Amino acid sequence: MENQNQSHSNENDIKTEKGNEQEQQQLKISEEEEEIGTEINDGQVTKSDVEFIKEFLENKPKEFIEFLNNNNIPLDSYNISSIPRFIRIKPNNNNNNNNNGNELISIIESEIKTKLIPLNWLPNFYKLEDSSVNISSSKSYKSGIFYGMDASSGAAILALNPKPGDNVLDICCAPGTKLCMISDLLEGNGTITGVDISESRLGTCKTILKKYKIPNARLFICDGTKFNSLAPNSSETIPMEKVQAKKKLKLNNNNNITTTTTTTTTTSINNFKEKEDEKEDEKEDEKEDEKEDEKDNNNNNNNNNNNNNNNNNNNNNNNNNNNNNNNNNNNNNNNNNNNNNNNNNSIVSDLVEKKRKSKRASKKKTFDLEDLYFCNTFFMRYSVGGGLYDKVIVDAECSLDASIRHLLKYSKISRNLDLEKSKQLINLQKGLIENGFKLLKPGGHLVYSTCSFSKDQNESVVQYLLNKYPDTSKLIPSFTTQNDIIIPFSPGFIENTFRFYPKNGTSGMFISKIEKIK
Ligand SMILES: C[S@@+](CC[C@H](N)C(=O)[O-])C[C@H]1O[C@@H](n2cnc3c(N)ncnc32)[C@H](O)[C@@H]1O
Repeated sequence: MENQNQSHSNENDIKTEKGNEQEQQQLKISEEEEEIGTEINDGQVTKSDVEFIKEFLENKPKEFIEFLNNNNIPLDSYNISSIPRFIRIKPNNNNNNNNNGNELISIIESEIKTKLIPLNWLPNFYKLEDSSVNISSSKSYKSGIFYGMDASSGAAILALNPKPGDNVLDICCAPGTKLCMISDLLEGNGTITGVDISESRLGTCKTILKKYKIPNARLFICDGTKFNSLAPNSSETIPMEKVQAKKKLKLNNNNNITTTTTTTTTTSINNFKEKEDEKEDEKEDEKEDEKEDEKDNNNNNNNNNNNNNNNNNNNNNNNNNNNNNNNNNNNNNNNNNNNNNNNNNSIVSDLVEKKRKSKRASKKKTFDLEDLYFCNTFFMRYSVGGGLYDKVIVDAECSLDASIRHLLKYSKISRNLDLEKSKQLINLQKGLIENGFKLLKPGGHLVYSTCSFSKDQNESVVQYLLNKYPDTSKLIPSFTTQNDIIIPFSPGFIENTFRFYPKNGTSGMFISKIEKIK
């Protein structure tokens, strides 16, 4: 099985955009990351994938069966005859109601050499008739017209229902597929704030943001249980060409920042050292300070000159009145002027120093726990303070047992299934959902999703939040069903929670939606 896994990971090599070499280096995703970030892979289903999954499901490993039993997950949840694969066409390219839309679909079909079957319950999503085709070499894929995304992930965003003008917070955002869909639904009006703890996964997210030209988005590298920047204020936005909002962080030791326990992530976050940027910032600060000093000095000199001029005038008058006293007066006046100038200078430099100190302190404060990693387009560097978020999605780190693509690399997810790891995950998930809820506006909606079927990581986490905030939180339906449109979900273990099972034709997913009562 190990060998098979090896071959899967080779076949699923990341095929992200080809930027310049430096960029690529930065975005290179480790094997660990690649395993999780399958949505940005081509997603091509190979013959060996099909064979592997068939064999896996026929002879489920013992610990997997135990996990399913412990979590009341029906054994038939994974009954599949093929591995489904979907794409999403970005809506501005996809006007399905007219000929141009149909024309585009035909073009894509001919490029990727399979038929696209539209999903009537999920706009802009298509199932690939043949899952084994390659999509990443097609022209339309390369130019960002469509991307691979599982329908169950799309369902989470359908539940979130972002609307133009919303400020959306995406906690656990990397590699960024959901973020991409959120952006489309905002139609360029509104903002997205993505938070993730993994720098390398955020690197992929950054590529996606760039490729799909996602506007008004910022990415923070931060522990989502601690993140506390408010939504950006639209009045803080400035034109794109003026923005230089890019922050590259460095780890100062070999900590594994993707570790998911709350305690270790916190330590890891505190271990980020902004070496290069710190230096750059200091230089920038110094330059700014110098400029300000220069300005202040000029002002002082002007004031002093004015004083001197006035004094000279007075002296001239005195000259006219009493020549004998002139020299004395002159001397006294000059002394007084010098004293005044010295006093003025020291007051000014105290003020300048105070201003500098508070400026530095405020920067430090902003970056104690979180760092703006990348900012696409409009936000001012370090801008904070617009208010709570209209919509929050917490697509939490989980044991990944529901996802077919992750089952393909079973040997790597099997380590998530033991009790100790589960406990760590559950603690993390509780921290993530609670923090997301704190950052949500009254009247706003939070979607909590995972690609696990574990009750402890799903319904129990949601119940934890409901119990902790009984007066302000309530579960509401994730989907509004329309007449003849059937969304392929099954009910979860508590009312208004939903599960997408592979047996119903998508990858596995848990979805719930919570309203913050006003
Ligand atoms: C299921 S993936 C998210 C997928 C993503 N929403 C998407 O649609 O592309 C879970 C993410 O949680 C991140 N993560 C793990 N622990 C975290 C923490 N404490 N704070 C923030 N993100 C965390 C992982 O790095 C990973 O990127």
